[in-house]
Amino acid sequence: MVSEIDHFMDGLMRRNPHEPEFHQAVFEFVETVMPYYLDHRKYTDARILERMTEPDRIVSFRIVWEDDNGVPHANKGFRVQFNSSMGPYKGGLRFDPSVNVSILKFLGFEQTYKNALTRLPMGGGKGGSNFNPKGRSDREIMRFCHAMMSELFRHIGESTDVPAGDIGVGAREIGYLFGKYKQLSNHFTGGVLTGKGLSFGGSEIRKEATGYGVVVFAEDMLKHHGKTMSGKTVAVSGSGNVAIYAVQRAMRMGAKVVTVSDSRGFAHLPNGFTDESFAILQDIKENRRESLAVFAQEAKGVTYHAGKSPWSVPAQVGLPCATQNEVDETMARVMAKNGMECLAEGANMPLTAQAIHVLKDAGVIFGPAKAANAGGVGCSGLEQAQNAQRLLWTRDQVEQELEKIMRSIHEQCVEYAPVKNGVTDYQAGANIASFARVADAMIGYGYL
Ligand SMILES: NC(=O)C1=CN([C@@H]2O[C@H](COP(=O)(O)OP(=O)(O)OC[C@H]3O[C@@H](n4cnc5c(N)ncnc54)[C@H](O)[C@@H]3O)[C@@H](O)[C@H]2O)C=CC1
Ligand SMILES: O=C(O)CCC(=O)C(=O)O
Repeated sequence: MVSEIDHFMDGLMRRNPHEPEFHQAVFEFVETVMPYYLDHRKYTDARILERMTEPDRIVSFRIVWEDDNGVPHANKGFRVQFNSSMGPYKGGLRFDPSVNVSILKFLGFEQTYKNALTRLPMGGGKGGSNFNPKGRSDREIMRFCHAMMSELFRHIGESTDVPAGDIGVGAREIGYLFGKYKQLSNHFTGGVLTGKGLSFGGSEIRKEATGYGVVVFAEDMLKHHGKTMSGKTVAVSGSGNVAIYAVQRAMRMGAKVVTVSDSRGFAHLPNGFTDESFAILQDIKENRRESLAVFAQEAKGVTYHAGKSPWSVPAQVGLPCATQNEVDETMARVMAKNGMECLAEGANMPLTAQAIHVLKDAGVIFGPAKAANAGGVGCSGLEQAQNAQRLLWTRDQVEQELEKIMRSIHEQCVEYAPVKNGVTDYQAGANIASFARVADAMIGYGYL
C-alpha cells in the first residue's frame, strides 16, 4: 500500500512542482483513500485518482487598483475551477499576501470533496488575490473589489462558478463584488455570489454557519463516543468569521472557551468567555477591525501573549479556526499530553500530516476540515436555493436545514470510517465517502 501511495505521489509532485500545500492536501486524501481505490476496479480502470487531482482550469489575471493617494497598484488574481462533476464550481475567495497557485489548488481540491459531503449540487473551486487588505481604508477595499470583478465576471455565473468569502473576504467585500457584477452584467443574479447582505439576497445564518457547524460536528463526534461538549474546556485559534461563531456556539452548549488568537498572538481567558467579553470581541473584530491586543485591554480577565500560539493552554476540545498548517507535530504532542479528547478543524488544513498522525495515535477524536467546516458552504448552498426560489427563509428554517446537513455528513463519515481502539476514523470516513461520490459522477460522464 505504501508503495502505491508513494508511486502516486511521485507522479503528482513531478507534474505539479513547487506546490507544497497542494501536495499535502492530496497526500492526506490519497493516504486514506488508496485501499478503497485499489479494491474497486471501476475506479482503477478509469484512472480516476489521476483525473481528479488535475483541476478543470485555472484562470490568472492582473488587478490594477488605485490607493487613497492616487497611486496605482497591480495584484495577482486567480480562480481555480477544480471540479464541476457535482455542480457549478463553488468556493471562497481569499485576499491575503500569501495567496498563490499552490494554496488555491489545495483549497479547490479540498472544496470539491467537502461540497460533495453536503449532498448539494456544488462542484469545487477557490480563488483570490495576493492583495493585503490589512491597513487599507474602506474606499481602497471597494476599489480593489470593483477592479477584481472587472475581470472575474467573465468566468463566473450562477450555473458556472459561484464564489463566496474566505480569509480577508467577508460580507463587506462580497457586497462590493456583487455590486460590480450587477453593474457589468445588467442582471440581478443573486445566485452568482454567496455571503451577500440580507437586504440583497443573502441568507440568514450564513455569517454564523461555518463556526456553528464546526461545533455541531464536534458535539456529534463526542456524542458518538459517549461524551458531550457541555462542561468541556475549549481552545479556539483565530478570531475571524469562523472562530467568532465557533466561540459563540460552544458557549451556548455549556463549554468554557479559554482562547482566541490572531496572526500576532493569542488571548487567554482562564475563566472562559462571558457574554460581555464575547460582545467586546465581536465589536473589535467585526466593526472596529482592531487587534486582539486591544481586546485584552478592554475585556476583563484576559491576558495577551504576543508571538505565541494558543495550543499550550490545556483543553479537552481544540478548534483550530485560523489558517493552514497552524498546528505542527510538536504542538499536537503538547495537546495530546494536556488531555485533548477531540479536535475539529474549523480552518482548512490547519494540521500538518504529522500532527494528524500524532493526535490519532493518541486516541484523540479527529474531525477533518472537509467534514467539520462544511457548514459554511452548506449554508451557501441554501442561499443559492433561496435565490433560485426568490424567497428568504426564516432563521429557524435555515438553521434546521443546516443542522440536517451537518448530521448527514456525520452519518456518511461513520458509514465509511474504520474504527481503531474504539475511536472512529473520521478522516478516512470523510475522504472515502466523498471520493466515491465524486468518482461515480466522473465515471458517469465518460472519459472527460
Ligand atoms: N469563512 C468561511 O465561511 C469559511 C472559512 N474556512 C476557513 O477558515 C479559516 C478562517 O477563515 P475566516 O474566519 O473566514 O477568515 P477571517 O479573515 O475572518 O479570519 C482569519 C483569522 O485567522 C487569523 N490568521 C490569519 N493568518 C494567520 C496566521 N498566519 N497565523 C495565525 N492566525 C492567522 C486572522 O488573524 C483571523 O483571526 C480559513 O482556513 C478558511 O479557509 C473554512 C470554511 C468556510
Ligand atoms: O461558502 C462558500 O461557497 C465557500 C466556503 C469556503 O470557502 C470553504 O468552505 O472553505
